[in-house]
This record gives sequence, structure tokens and C-alpha cells, in this order.
Amino acid sequence: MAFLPAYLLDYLNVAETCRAQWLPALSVLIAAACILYTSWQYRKRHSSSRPPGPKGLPIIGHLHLLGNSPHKALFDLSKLHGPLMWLRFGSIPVIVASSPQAARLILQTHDQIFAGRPRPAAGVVTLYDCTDIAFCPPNSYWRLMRQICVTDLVSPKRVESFRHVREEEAHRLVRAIKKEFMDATSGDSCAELTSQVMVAIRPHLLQASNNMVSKMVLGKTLHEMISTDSHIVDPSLNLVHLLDELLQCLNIFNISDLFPLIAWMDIQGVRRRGCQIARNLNILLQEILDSRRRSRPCGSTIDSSTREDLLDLLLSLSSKESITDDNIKAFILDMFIGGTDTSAYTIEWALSELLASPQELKLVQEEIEKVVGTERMVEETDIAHLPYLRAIVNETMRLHPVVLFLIPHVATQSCKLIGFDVLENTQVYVNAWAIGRDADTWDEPLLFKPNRFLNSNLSVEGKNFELLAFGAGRRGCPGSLLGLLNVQIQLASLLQGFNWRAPPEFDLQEKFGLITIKDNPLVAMVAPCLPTHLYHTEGGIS
Ligand code: HEM
Repeated sequence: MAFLPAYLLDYLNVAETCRAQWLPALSVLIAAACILYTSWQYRKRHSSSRPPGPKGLPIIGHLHLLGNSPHKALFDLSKLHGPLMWLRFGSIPVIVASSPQAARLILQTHDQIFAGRPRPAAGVVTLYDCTDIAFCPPNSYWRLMRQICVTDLVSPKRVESFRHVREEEAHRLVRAIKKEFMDATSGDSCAELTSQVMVAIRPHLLQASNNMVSKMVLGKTLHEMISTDSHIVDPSLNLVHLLDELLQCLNIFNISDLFPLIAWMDIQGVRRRGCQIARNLNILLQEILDSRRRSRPCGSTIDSSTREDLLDLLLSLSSKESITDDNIKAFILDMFIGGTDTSAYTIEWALSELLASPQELKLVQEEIEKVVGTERMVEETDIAHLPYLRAIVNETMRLHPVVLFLIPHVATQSCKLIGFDVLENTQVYVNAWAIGRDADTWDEPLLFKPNRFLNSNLSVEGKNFELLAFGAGRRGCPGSLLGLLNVQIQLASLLQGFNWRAPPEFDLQEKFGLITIKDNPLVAMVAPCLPTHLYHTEGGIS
């Protein structure tokens, strides 16, 4: 009411009491009219030249069209409005790319402009104010951290130096499932030949991927760390659970991110929850750093009994490159977030597709038996000789790219995109899921047909815009080689170690999220199929 000038009040000639009653309503009306007029002017200026899209609603924009499976809804809309669509999620303008050509425009032709990232409220509080690589804006700090990541931490040479870790954990995974089988059959050795046992596979996969990342980054699994480094841990703080909670927090479709004007209200309590998780994670991670500094003071050489892990490397680089402890902790979180669930859920999808296609399962198991035999466990050097296995991983990533919108990109400046106007700060969703089902690119796109990759040069590692499981361009996944090797060796070991069958109740339903997973966790009927001694010791590994 204060903004109504006095002469207007006099003109209206309203008594004080009367003013008090209807002036607030009049103020709201005038304010609403101003907003509508400004937004009409804005739309008039921009709507003719922006990419096509469906009609939206006031305030919520197109949120009502997304439903429980936004990737499917947007795929269907792209069939009506084209592969480059404009929408609004709350107050955030969004472009959705749904074909390889549209993705190339964003991730290659205009890569530099679209290298920005949003700042989700959960990321701001949990990821050290988005100073991790994945959510950092494309500034000089991000370039430095990304360069260190690519050239030092996950370079092909460094990834090769951790081959033993991947093989150990893949074989440990097989032993863990065999143990569950033995427990269920009460150790009856005859049962090995005759029974199949229902095993919940997901927890084993998550544990194996977690162990792999943890051993590479911290030199130990998280469980070893908790049991051996007792001084590190406040028993009420559990790193495994905290990382899990962190992912859940990042996974929430947060209203505050869609309506920044009301972000302060924190309607879903994401910021509050995130602050709690961040506080506890920070205590644990700082203790891990301090403990490492105590045990290996700066400048001390690492003897042959202690292999160098990525934390050693980061600490030694930090003195040269002015990297702070918070930067190192943010990077550790990136490795866990980026490397754990992505691999585990991709393997779960691969196994699920194979259970739904028993002929493909048979073919790949025959390939492994022919190349590796049954007297030793599969090793990473075998993968080069297992084209069908590699084709299965590619086909799985085509149909089930677990980060199916990539991490949203943001336009860092206004630009023209094939004649359309795109304004600064527009978010970009590349629908990798839709691109994997693009009927102009793929023959029978909805079928699981690994042999389409047998005589093909297509690769999932960001060189082909038809296959974007790892994204592409300057924000593409720096850990793609490592991720791919993790998936391949674990899948090969599981397929070699067991006969598999789908349980009676089985489906391939998806549950949408930052990482899109199988809605019903995979439970499978398994039976060991290798000589018993290979499961009992690590001697399976030559
Ligand atoms: C199967 C395993 C993996 C999959 C499917 C995957 C997928 C992806 C995708 C789709 C992106 C977003 C790309 C974009 O926005 O254009 C990404 C980014 C990223 N990934 Fe991965 N990833 C995997 C494994 C890993 C591993 C092992 C690491 C560890 C180094 C990692 C670290 C990262 C980082 C740091 C980013 C952010 C890059 C940036 O914004 O500059 N990822 N990943």
C-alpha cells in the first residue's frame, strides 16, 4: 500500500477505515497487473524467436507435463515439437535436446557457451558451495581441478595402475554372492550342482563399486577404514550412510531450485537436511585428511608396501597448486558420487536385460567360457577379447544411460541456436535416454540387441552423440574409462561365476532420479558354475 501515491488516495477520496479494508487488495491487483504486463512484454519480445515448445501454465510453466517419468514425457513432447524444445520449469527457462544432432549443437558446436551448471540448493550446502568439479561454474578453478583430474587422477596410466583393485573387488563380489548361496543351501556341496538360490544383487553391486572407489581414493574400503582407523571415526558418524544420504539429498526434485524467489522458505527442508549431512561429512573427511598427514608427513616417500592412492596424490599436488582442504574434500565426494552408483546401477541394468533375454545371456557366457575357460577368473586383459561382453555394456548404456539428462548444463551467455534465441541462464537438459531410442538413428530402438555394436565403431566414451551415457564435450565425464572398466570387469566376473535365471516376478520398470535405477531392485536365481576352489581364495586371480 505504501507505494500508492497520496494524490491517488485523495482522488479516490476514501476514508481511512475504508482504505485499510480494500487498499491491500487494490495494491495486490496493481502489482499483479504490473507483473502480467512485464511478462507479456517479455514474451512478446522473446517468444517468436525461441525454440518451439508446448503451451505452459502461469507460475508452474510446464511442470505439470512431466509426471513421474519426465524423460518419457519429454521424449513424447519432442515428437510433437521437435528435437530442440523450449519449456519452463517453475521460473527456470529450459531447453531440451532430444536427438543426436541437437545434442551435438549443445555439447560440441556451442560447447563453450553451454558449459555452465546450475547451483542446486543441495549442492551449495553439501558440495562446498559447488566447488566440486561437477557443479562448479566453468571458471579458472574448475579448469585447474578438471585438468588435474584428467591428467593425474583418472588418466589412462593411473587407471591402469589401479587394475589390481578392480580385479580384486570384482572377484570379491563373486565370492560374496557365492557365500550367500552357500548360506542358503547350508553348505551342501551337492546343492551346487542342483539348486538355484534367490539372491538380492543390488546391495552386492553397490558395495563392490563403493569398495573400488574407496580403495583407489583412500587406499582402503570404507569398512576397513572404520574398523582399523578407530581414532578417525565418531561412532555415530558412518561415511557409507552419509554418502548415501548425500545422494538422496541431491536426488530430490527441489522446489527451491525451480522458484529461486521462494528458496528461502526451503519448503521440503532440503537445505536444512543438506546442512546436517554436510556438517557430519566434513568432520569425517577432515579427520581422514588429518590422519593421512600424520601418517605420511609432507615430503616423506611412500615405500613399496604402501601404494600411492589418489588422496596422497591430491595432498602432494595441493602444496604446488594452492588447492585447499575443502577443494580436496569436494573432489573426494565427486569420486564417490560419480563413480559408485553410476557403475553399480549400470551393471544391474545389464544383468536385468540379460535375464530378460536368455539367448543373449547364453551367447555372452559361451564367449567368456571360450576365451577365459573355467580354470581361472576373468581378468581385465581378457576384456579386449570379449567383443560380445563389450557390446552388451554399450547396448545397456544406450537403453539405460543412468544419468539420463546428463548433469544439466546452463547457457553462460545469450546466443542463437540454429536461428532461435536462447537467453543467458537457460538450463539445458540433454535427453540421453530419448537419444538412445531415436528411431532415425537406431534400428528397432526399443529392443535389446547387443549385436548392433559388433561391427560398429560407435563408442560410449563421448565421441558419438548417438550414445551419451557419459555426456560429451568439455563437461563430459572425466571418469568414463574408469567407469567403463569397472562395469566390464564386474559384469564379466558375475557372468563367468554363476548361472543366472530371472525369478518368477520380474520386470524392467524404471524409477526416475538424478540416477535412474530399476524400480524393483534386482533379485535373481543364481547357481555357481566354476570349480569350487576358485571361489574360496583370492587364488582365482592369477
Ligand atoms: C558408469 C559409470 C559412469 C557414468 C555412467 C557417468 C556418467 C556421467 C555423466 C552423464 C556426466 C555428466 C556429463 C555432462 O554433463 O555433460 C558425468 C560427469 C562427471 N563424472 Fe561421471 N560417470 C561415471 C563414472 C565416473 C567416475 C568413475 C568418475 C570419477 C572420476 C566420474 C566423475 C565425474 C565428474 C567429476 C563429472 C563432472 C564433470 C564436469 O562437470 O566437468 N564419473 N558422469
